[in-house]
Amino acid sequence: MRIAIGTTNPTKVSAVKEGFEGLEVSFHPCSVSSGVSAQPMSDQETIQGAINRARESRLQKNADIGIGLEGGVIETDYGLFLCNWGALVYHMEDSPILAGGARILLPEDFKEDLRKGRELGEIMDEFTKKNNVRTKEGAIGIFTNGYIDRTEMFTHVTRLLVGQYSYKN
Ligand SMILES: O=P(O)(O)OP(=O)(O)OP(=O)(O)OC[C@H]1O[C@@H](n2cnc3c(O)ncnc32)[C@H](O)[C@@H]1O
Ligand SMILES: [Mg+2]
Repeated sequence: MRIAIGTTNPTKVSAVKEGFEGLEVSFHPCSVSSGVSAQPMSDQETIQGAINRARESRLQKNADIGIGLEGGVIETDYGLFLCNWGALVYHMEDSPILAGGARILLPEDFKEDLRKGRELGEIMDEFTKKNNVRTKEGAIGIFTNGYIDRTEMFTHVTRLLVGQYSYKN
């Protein structure tokens, strides 16, 4: 089976490869548009981004399955949460399979920067004085002190997608 991945971010690509471990598949990462803002600010928008990535990558790569992974943030009464969503699309099935990832609180003062239109990736680099946190441990890796990094979190999301696909087929 051909698996298209709607990103070239190495963290997400590794996560998808790990998520499909043990299955006979080939992987085809490609850069696609998420079709939503660069920094999604709700579950709704983040889910839509994941679905768009999955659909577009499947078409672009003429694959059996398309996987889309998207990161966002949501404002709640308890603070600003990091949110993560995944979508799996396949032929003969209109509605995508969805799965959510882990959520943790982000520093409150990130809100103002995000409202100004800055992306979390950029804010994280400034906050940590590192380069490309988003393609490495991610915000989740930084704020859990490496206990759970972005690859592990998205691997879990991918396993949830693959497991649901397996249940249905
Ligand atoms: O190349 P793509 O696939 O777009 O990968 P990305 O890192 O930009 O990831 P998303 O578009 O899914 O994430 C939306 C925004 O949130 C940022 N983001 C999300 N989760 C993050 C994390 O764990 N660490 C750092 N930045 C994160 C990311 O950099 C973007 O600015
Ligand atoms: Mg992005």
